[in-house]
Amino acid sequence: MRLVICDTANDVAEWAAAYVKKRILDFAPGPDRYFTLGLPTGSTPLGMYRRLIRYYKDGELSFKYVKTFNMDEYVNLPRSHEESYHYYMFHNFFSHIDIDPSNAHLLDGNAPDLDAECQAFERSIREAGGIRLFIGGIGPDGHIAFNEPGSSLNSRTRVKTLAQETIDANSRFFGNDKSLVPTQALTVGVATVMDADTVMILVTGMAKAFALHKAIECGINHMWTVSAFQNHPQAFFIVDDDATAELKVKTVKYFRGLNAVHHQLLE
Ligand SMILES: N[C@@H]1[C@@H](O)[C@H](O)[C@@H](COP(=O)(O)O)O[C@@H]1O
Repeated sequence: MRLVICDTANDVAEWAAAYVKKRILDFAPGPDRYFTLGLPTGSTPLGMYRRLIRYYKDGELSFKYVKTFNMDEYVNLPRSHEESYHYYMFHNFFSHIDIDPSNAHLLDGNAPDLDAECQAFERSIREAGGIRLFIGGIGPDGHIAFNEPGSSLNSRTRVKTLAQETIDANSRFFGNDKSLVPTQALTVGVATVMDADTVMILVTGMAKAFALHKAIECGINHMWTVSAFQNHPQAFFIVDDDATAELKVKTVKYFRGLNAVHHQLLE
């Protein structure tokens, strides 16, 4: 595992976007060779999306031959709802870049058969040749996508009922009215993300500090599903200084000392 410690949330966004750009450019995608990217929503990745849009607008990066797969979506929230992850992705990213919308895969939380929808999503990831780079965020309870505490670490895409902590955390997007937050979501499983060649998890702010400690300094545990990535051969956590508040000084010193090595990954 790599832990890249940046000073600020803005530096996390810059680092993550530079890494995505490098991976896509190094891959040299084309009509017979699509780069596959797993994507998150939430407030954490917004800066990264803004930077990627800037790369596109400056002619430094194209998404023409990129296929994306989003991690999750609420159940029973219309696509046009401003808090649906469909809306988020088109509003904050896809509408501003040259991706073909048919290559932007999102789970449909309004599908008549939700189980079939989840199976079809797994199938389309397989048909695309798997995911090269899966980017994720975490909840304060250490969930990845919507894999709430207690989710199987071997889980695949499925319907999940949200934990109260997630409903509380996400109510800020629904006018602080918890009753308006959907209670279920479709989510990729922990194993779906584990299958990706590289996993990059963005963690910013003090509210995620305890989850980061559980993720990297304690054992693998299904109550903190992001800890599963200790077993991934190429997992990165890109974090800001605030997110390290619950880590041991020794851990922080060691990984800060590796920053120059990590920087080479962007060159
Ligand atoms: N399902 C999403 C997660 O995929 C995301 O990582 C998390 C954190 O969001 P934020 O970045 O806004 O803290 O929110 C939701 O629960």
